Amino acid sequence: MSETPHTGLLALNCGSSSIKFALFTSDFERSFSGLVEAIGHGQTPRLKTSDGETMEFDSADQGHAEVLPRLINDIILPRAVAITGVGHRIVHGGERFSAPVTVNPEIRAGIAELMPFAPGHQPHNLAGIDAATEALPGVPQIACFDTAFHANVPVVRREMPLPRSYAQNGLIRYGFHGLSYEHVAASLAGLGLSGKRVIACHLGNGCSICGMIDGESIWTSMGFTPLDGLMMGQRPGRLDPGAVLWLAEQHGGDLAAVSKLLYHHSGLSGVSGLSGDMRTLLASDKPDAAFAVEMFVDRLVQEIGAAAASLGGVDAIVFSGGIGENAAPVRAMALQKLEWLGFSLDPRANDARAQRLTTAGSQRHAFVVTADEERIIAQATARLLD
Ligand SMILES: Nc1ncnc2c1ncn2[C@@H]1O[C@H](COP(=O)(O)OP(=O)(O)O)[C@@H](O)[C@H]1O
Ligand SMILES: CC(=O)OP(=O)(O)O
Ligand SMILES: [Mg+2]
Repeated sequence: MSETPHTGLLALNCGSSSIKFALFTSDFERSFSGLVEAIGHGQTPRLKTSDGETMEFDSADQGHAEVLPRLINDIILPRAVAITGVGHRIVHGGERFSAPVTVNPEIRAGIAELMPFAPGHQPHNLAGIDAATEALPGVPQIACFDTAFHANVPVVRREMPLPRSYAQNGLIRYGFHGLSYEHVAASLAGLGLSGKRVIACHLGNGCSICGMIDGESIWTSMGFTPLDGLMMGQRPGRLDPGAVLWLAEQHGGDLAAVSKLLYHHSGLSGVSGLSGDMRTLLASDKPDAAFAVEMFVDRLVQEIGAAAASLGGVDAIVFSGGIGENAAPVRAMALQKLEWLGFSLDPRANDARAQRLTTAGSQRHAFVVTADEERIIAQATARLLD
């Protein structure tokens, strides 16, 4: 454990299978941070902190709601004094929330109402609010929404080809991973990409793509729920809606069973029959593991094509998230398939995880930006506390 207690803001990022957390000083220095990964999906959650502590939680059945109080009380609070605000990633903001807000019981209820539209995330986000409220009574809790970044996507892309009355009732494409994309957008000037057409690929356990012009979202691969778009760790991504209807019939109308299949047993995990974890698949010599990775890359390249068409061309690609930052073979396979779009892979830069992955002579460039949803959450929290 580090010697000095840390003051300031706490950011909690509860994802589908992980909890990322960070304490920030008032000038947004990350003073202590960490990650609990492998939550749910029958695994034993593991903690890693920035000061080198590692820990396994007790048993395989520990979900976010069980992990969070222990994480806050035993790991974070002993390192912290005077936390002035806690910021939370909330995956679904629906039509109501398009900017960060301070949580009160009525706002909490509004967030809870959106549970059916992100059942693999929203309960974990609420568990974060509840655990932090309990551990830090009286400290403001700020909700920051993944959907907010996409609020200005053109309406012709926000709506779906259904009778428009459905859109009026909220059945639109919201898009997610917005806090990560906001951080990518803030990094573009440093990469010389101000004003450019950028395809940002957030490849974590959940995966999506955002097409941006000058840092504004104008297209995204996720839709009404975080099931759409790319193939993910446990989710299939884009599917023929007829397949979903057929599955519902096959399960005798048991929609909970179909939901479980689509949110927890599909994607890399379902296809490989081995794991939803890209590290495990890349290390495996099983043919089904290689097949799942091949399908992941194929889907990625298809959606990049859709993003490029929506942007009217592309100037750069940015990779982020656990896979985007670390899975060099996945980036290499994708960029090789995108040579026709003007991306010329530099294999050494890619293997070394350099910031730029393409050769000096490449017509267009690809970059890695480390995801930092926590920083965006801390900055929004500070703004609301002011
Ligand atoms: N060194 C690595 N090589 C390949 N994949 C990795 C590596 N490190 C992390 N990943 C993958 O990143 C994914 C998790 O991404 P992350 O962004 O941490 O998830 P979350 O969406 O839960 O925040 C997993 O598939 C994991 O296997
Ligand atoms: C929206 C989403 O898929 O989030 P995560 O990457 O945390 O699963
Ligand atoms: Mg993520």
